[in-house]
Amino acid sequence: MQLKDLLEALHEHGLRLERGGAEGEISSVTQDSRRVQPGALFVAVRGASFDGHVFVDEALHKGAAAVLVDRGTELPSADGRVLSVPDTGAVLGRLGAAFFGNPSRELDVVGVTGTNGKTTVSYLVEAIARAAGREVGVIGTINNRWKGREVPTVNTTPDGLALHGRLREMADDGVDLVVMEISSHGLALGRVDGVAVDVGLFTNLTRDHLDFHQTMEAYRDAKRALFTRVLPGRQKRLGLRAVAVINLDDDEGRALKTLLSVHPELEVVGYAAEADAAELRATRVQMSVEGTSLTVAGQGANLELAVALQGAFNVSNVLAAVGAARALGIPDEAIRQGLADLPGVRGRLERVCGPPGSPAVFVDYAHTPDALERVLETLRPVVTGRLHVVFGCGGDRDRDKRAPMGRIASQLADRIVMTSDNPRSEEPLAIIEAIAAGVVERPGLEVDQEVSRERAIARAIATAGPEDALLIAGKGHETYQEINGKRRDFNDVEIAERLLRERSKREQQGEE
Ligand SMILES: CC(=O)N[C@H]1[C@@H](OP(=O)(O)OP(=O)(O)OC[C@H]2O[C@@H](n3ccc(=O)[nH]c3=O)[C@H](O)[C@@H]2O)O[C@H](CO)[C@@H](O)[C@@H]1O[C@H](C)C(=O)N[C@@H](C)C(=O)N[C@H](CCC(=O)O)C(=O)O
Ligand SMILES: Nc1ncnc2c1ncn2[C@@H]1O[C@H](COP(=O)(O)OP(=O)(O)OP(=O)(O)O)[C@@H](O)[C@H]1O
Ligand SMILES: N[C@H](CCC[C@H](N)C(=O)O)C(=O)O
Ligand SMILES: [Mg+2]
Repeated sequence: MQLKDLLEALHEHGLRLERGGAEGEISSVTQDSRRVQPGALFVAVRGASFDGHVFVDEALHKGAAAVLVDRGTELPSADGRVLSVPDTGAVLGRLGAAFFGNPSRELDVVGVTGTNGKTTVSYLVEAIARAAGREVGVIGTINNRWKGREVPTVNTTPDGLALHGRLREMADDGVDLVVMEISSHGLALGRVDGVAVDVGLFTNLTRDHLDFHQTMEAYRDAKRALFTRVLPGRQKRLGLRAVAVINLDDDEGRALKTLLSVHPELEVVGYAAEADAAELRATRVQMSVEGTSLTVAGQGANLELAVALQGAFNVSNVLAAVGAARALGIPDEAIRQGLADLPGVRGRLERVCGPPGSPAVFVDYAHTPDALERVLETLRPVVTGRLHVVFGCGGDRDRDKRAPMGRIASQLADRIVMTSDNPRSEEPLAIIEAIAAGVVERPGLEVDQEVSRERAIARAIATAGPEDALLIAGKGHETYQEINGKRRDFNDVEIAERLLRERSKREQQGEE
């Protein structure tokens, strides 16, 4: 891209030339000095561990065509062109959109936000879109995937440069629809600025991430920004109307619907598994160990569906996906087929295979009080024996969710083993103590703790009977555990599988 075009595109966002001429080309753009190639624009961003401004000299020495800094910072001593904006971190989304030629405008984009259910809904919409013959890309917690490729990711919602770069790759590879999870961090930090969203979807709002947002109001406002900030900026190739698909069983969903009624250009589709007045409602819900069947009523249709997911919360997720699919103009038959094709979602109530006589073991990503409550409530009625739960809470994250999670587990399970999630830089035992502070003792409840997650799972599996169920919560699909800043391989599903085999072997030897 020509530098002068970039300067023009971002003029209204405060981009100015501080030193050097406006002629010449920018061949790539990065915020990581380690990735600077000759001709690149290096953007210095202040982060949690580093201030990117200390790397501007290094970037110029490596041949960067220009560096972009916060206005007012000292100019680098190395020769080279310098650009400035008031806040580099806040402009990444706009910069990415301009540099990569606004790829979201070439794509239909479904953006999913909410505390829980984003990943699940994105899988549901992906499966439906596939069945409809759409070329679909997904950007989310588990990975980025499109056209048979799977790329691992660090963040659920990548930073503005990475995000627009990925959208550009997808568009160039022939993707026509992208489903993306939009985290509250992504919204608050402007990572999705410049993304034109056609269908914005809101699942629910309960407590999480207050380490970052501080208050529930700030967290809520970040989520609201998906609808008030992203949608009005759309400009699409297919002329899709913008639609907000909103969960009306949720207090914030109802508030959002009222707020959005002042935007006549936005069509609001409410869905509800419980509330009556919604455009899409679930009726005739039947749950079994294989999954859930339901009829979705509304918008002039009665759609009979079956999906291999359990739990009332997944009825809500299915409604959300149906709302998005219909907004995209996907026929009902493809909706039915897509949901029927989905085998399940990795690490979301994923049943762990065990030899005959094993307790039923499930791995789930519940890492908020609301999710833990819903998952335990889902398992409770299907367990004939006792319900065990092994879980912890992440370190360096919202501390005030720990005690509520302890309380919920103690109220809904028969045996709890508190353990480590990803302690990160925190003392594992201190996190467990914070969870234990919420535990409410009652007759019949067994409370145990074990810092080592593997030993905690082993203990639960060794003591669970064949009629019992065990929920291993919090890490879902994750393939690592981060302790003391170091990541080592760790996979709840693989560990539980091995421990179930060992348990069965021990029992067979005992019988001989
Ligand atoms: C708190 C936070 O959001 N941190 C994000 C931030 O990292 P950071 O602030 O630690 O960055 P840093 O390491 O201090 O570096 C600052 C700058 O110096 C640069 N640098 C650094 C070293 C060097 O040698 N050269 C150099 O240029 C870096 O590239 C960066 O631009 O910028 C990184 C690059 O964009 C992100 O990957 C990182 O997310 C971290 C991994 C993270 O854990 N974020 C969580 C809180 C998060 O965002 N989660 C949400 C929600 C998840 C959900 O609920 O689903 C998400 O969307 O992922
Ligand atoms: N609609 C829902 N309401 C409440 N809890 C849910 C819902 N859907 C899923 N869950 C629970 O939340 C957990 C996380 O679900 P999922 O990964 O779909 O959400 P997410 O919003 O993508 O989470 P994250 O922000 O951590 O990526 C699931 O494992 C399940 O326990
Ligand atoms: N997106 C969430 C994931 C939490 C998963 C849990 N295993 C943890 O590490 O706390 C977060 O970054 O807060
Ligand atoms: Mg997710």
